Formats: sequence, structure tokens, C-alpha cells
Amino acid sequence: MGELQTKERVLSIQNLIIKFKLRGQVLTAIRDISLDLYKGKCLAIVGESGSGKSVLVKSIMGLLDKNGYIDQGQILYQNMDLAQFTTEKDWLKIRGKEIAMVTQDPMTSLNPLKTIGKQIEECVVLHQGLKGKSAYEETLKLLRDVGIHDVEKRYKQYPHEFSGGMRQRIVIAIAIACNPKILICDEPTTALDVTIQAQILQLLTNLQKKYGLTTIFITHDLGVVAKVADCIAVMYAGDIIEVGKTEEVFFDGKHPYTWALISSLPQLGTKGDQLYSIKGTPPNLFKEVKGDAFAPRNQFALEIDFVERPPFFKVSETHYARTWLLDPRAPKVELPKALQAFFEEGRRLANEK
Ligand SMILES: Nc1ncnc2c1ncn2[C@@H]1O[C@H](COP(=O)(O)OP(=O)(O)OP(=O)(O)O)[C@@H](O)[C@H]1O
Repeated sequence: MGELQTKERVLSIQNLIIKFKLRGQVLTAIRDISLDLYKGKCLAIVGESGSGKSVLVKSIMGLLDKNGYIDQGQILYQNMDLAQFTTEKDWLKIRGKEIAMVTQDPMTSLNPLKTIGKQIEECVVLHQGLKGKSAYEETLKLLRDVGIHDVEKRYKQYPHEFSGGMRQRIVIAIAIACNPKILICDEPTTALDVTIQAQILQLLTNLQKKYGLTTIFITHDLGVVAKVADCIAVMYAGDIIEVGKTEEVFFDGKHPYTWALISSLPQLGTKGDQLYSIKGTPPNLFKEVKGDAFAPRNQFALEIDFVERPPFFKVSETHYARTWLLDPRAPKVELPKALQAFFEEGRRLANEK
């Protein structure tokens, strides 16, 4: 992908299909996804609940629920195909060490019976090979790096002595202590209040730069994405329907589902215009999805949308969207006014930069 292609590709997902067996039926949660991750960049995966964001990242870490399996495809990482891994022993070479994850609820990742200092230090010893005083010093440095003050005192405290935002900082410190190449953040700020959310996002951005981390940021909140991501992948019903640089998707989105997501941003709500709202529900993933999965909810749907899955149309070297509206034969559609104004304003600001 042009400019991005010159960057080093850290992980490459190819034609991935993931299924779950449930009560004698099969649900297809990921439907033939391909996606590349570039070194030092932050990729945000956005989409509504149930679109497959968590399943996708869990498959990269070997954390799929027991009834789930990779039906087809590859997850290429450092000359390995993670999709072929079958044993926990295989995954232990990757999980934490190469690819680490920060989730929504920090308490699930912390041991309530151990001081937070010890928990971070264990990772420093195991993954960085440090011992004694140098491991201790490195732990204090990590605590400072994630914005915790009074580190000698805090080292000796237990998780319950910290606020939700502080606990999330500690989980991030543990993740970084393992020196991972890729950090996956699965809705890391959803449970926090707005000011703390902003601080954690800022912290993640700073750490990404400082450690040259490659990050995947999962969220259903497109507003969060603009602040942290270099690239955005939009997911709908187990498929990626649009991918591009943040400003390309945000200010020049091409898929009607992307438009719907952007239209639901509070910034557009204040314009007092008739908003383009998404009616209906996503398709039943137990059944085969025909055509563009969004078609039944899409006011701009064409006949072909109900029949054939759209290919990825190229918008720019870095921007691709799966919508028949990009076919040269498709009719021109008029965007809702509020959305049009949002796009124009965004592009104007981007040009001024
Ligand atoms: N263990 C499981 N068994 C059966 N179906 C599952 C299982 N885990 C996930 N799914 C299904 O896979 C689909 C994708 O779920 P996933 O959790 O990845 O969505 P998501 O986009 O992360 O949503 P959210 O934002 O709510 O976390 C959903 O239809 C979900 O019901």
C-alpha cells in the first residue's frame, strides 16, 4: 500500500475465516479478512458490538474460546503462521512476550494478592533478564513511564489501593515490561470516565512513540480513534469494509456503514441536520451472508449489493473500501448535509496542517 508499503510489515492476516460451534450450529464470526500491520503505527479497528473486533484480536494471541476455530487463512508473524499453532506451548512463545494485550477491565489482569511492584518486576525479570537491584530500578522507571508518582511507595501497594485509571496504567506497565513488539488495546478506556480516558489515550500515544510499539486499538467509539490512530479498519458483521489512513476514512469515508458511524458522532449531532441513522440489525452470522452484509440497512444499496460481495475498490494507495458505490457504473449518491459539511471541514483542516 504505497507509502505504508515502504514501512516494515509486522503482522499480516490473510483470508482469515473464524467459526464457532454452538448448540449444533456453526457461526462465522470472521468472514475472509485480510489486514496488514505496519511497524510503529497504530491501527484502530472500529465497529459496533458483535462485529468481530475481539474475536479477531483474540485469534492473534491464541485466546479464542474453546468452541472457536480458524477455518481458513493465515496470520503471518516473523516467518511463522500463527494460524497453524495448536498447542499452548506454541502460544507461550508469542503471548505477552511478542504480542501483549490491555483489556477493558484491568482487575482481570492483576493479581489482587501481590503488590503491583512485584507484578511488574516479575515481567522485567522474565522478559528482560534483569535481576535484583537493576530489576527493581527498571520497575520504578516503568512506573514513572506510565505516569505514576511517588514510585517507591506505590511499588509496595496492592491493586485495590489504586483508582481504575491508575490500575489501567499498571496493566500497561506490565504489558510494556514484557518488551512486546505489538500491543493490543481492547477498549482500554471504555470503563473510565472521560477525563481519565483522555489521559490514558495520551499515555498510550506517548508510549507508542517512545518504545516504537506497533499497536492495535479496538473501539466502537470512532471519536476516540481520531486521537490515537494512524490507520483505521472498519468492521461490519465479521468483515473489514473499509481501511485507510485515519484522515482518509474519517474525512473521506466511502462505505455507507462508515458514513453511518461518523454520523453518530456527537460533533455531527449539534448541526441540527437530519442525521443518517442506521435502522435494523446486523445479519445473523449463523446464516451465510450474501452480497454486502450492510445492504438491508443501507439506504443507498444497489441491487448488486444483495447478490455479490463487493471487492475492495482502491480509493488511494492507502485507502480501500468494499462498496459497489465505488464501481464506475454506480450512480452518484448525495451525502447527508451534516456529513458533507463534516468531511469538507475535516479536509480543509487537514490541508492547512
Ligand atoms: N465463544 C463464542 N461462541 C459463539 N459465538 C461467539 C463466541 N465468541 C464470540 N462469538 C460471536 O462472534 C461475533 C463477534 O464477537 P466479538 O466479541 O468479536 O464482537 P466485538 O466486535 O468485539 O463486540 P464488542 O464490542 O461487544 O466486544 C458475535 O456474533 C459473537 O456472538
